[in-house]
Amino acid sequence: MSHSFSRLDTPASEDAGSGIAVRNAAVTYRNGHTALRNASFCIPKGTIAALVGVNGSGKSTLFKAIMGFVRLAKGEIRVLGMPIKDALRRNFVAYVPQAEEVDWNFPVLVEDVVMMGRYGHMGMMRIAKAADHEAVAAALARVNMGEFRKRQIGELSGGQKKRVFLARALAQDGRVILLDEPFTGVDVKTEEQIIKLLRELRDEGRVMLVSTHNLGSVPEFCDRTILIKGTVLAHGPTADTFTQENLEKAFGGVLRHFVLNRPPDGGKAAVRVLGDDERPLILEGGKTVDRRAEVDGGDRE
Ligand SMILES: Nc1ncnc2c1ncn2[C@@H]1O[C@H](COP(=O)(O)OP(=O)(O)OP(=O)(O)O)[C@@H](O)[C@H]1O
Repeated sequence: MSHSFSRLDTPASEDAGSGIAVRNAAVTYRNGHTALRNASFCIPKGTIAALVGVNGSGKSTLFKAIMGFVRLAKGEIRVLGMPIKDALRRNFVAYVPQAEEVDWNFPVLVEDVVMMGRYGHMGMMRIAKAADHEAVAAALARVNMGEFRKRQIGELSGGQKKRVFLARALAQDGRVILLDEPFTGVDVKTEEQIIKLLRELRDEGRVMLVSTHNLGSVPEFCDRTILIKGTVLAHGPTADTFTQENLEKAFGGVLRHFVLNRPPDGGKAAVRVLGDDERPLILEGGKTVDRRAEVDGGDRE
């Protein structure tokens, strides 16, 4: 089948191994506000990368720039070794939106939402062929939403809606998938299903860029991390980037900050928990150790 999720072909180019490459990018909105300046990072293919930063740090702006919705004032973004315009034209970039961006009152069936992912593969008249219907069914099955295909999207739970939009990205056969807050309002079981799916997609050679406030889950499933605050503060393998020092730079006083096991002599604590939401992250000696923390009994700094 043409839409199969087998290993991906590689566009011929000198930097074809690159998934997303951003060089000195700047975005200035029409009101004159520069939301992103001098931003540079690159992620290879077959990667799950976290995009982490406080509210207003420029995560959505970066997504919009990769989607071609906002123009770069400076710099360059390349996707799969090609200019973004070419990657978008070839339907290589898929987007899974935040729930708030979608008008859920719009009467549309689950299967129609997923079929939208096929539009770029259809002709002008948007007439779905057998292969398009097969791609929609396969994508829905992959996120365990097949039985909901005739339901109105507005009737689904938050986690189910997320899975439908993931299915749309799968039906599109996006090689670069941007996920805006995929775990907000999602229960732990669905979060685990989504993470499992993202890992499979990574193993197929796709690139996922995931904006998230769930710091606790980042070391668990993201190979790379990009910390942003108006610019890229740090980027690279999560083990090197997701350090206490970098997180404090990115979040300042915004994080809840716990110190556990404070030594009796009042010296530096061995374990700290940082989080800007309900999920804990534990760092030991400035490095991540495990996400599941026993925060009970910890002193609040
Ligand atoms: N259309 C716009 N016009 C002008 N300024 C904007 C526009 N959209 C966003 N901004 C500003 O750009 C900055 C970055 O916003 P952006 O939406 O990229 O942040 P974010 O990191 O996605 O935040 P959040 O975590 O809240 O989603 C903010 O200061 C915001 O106010």
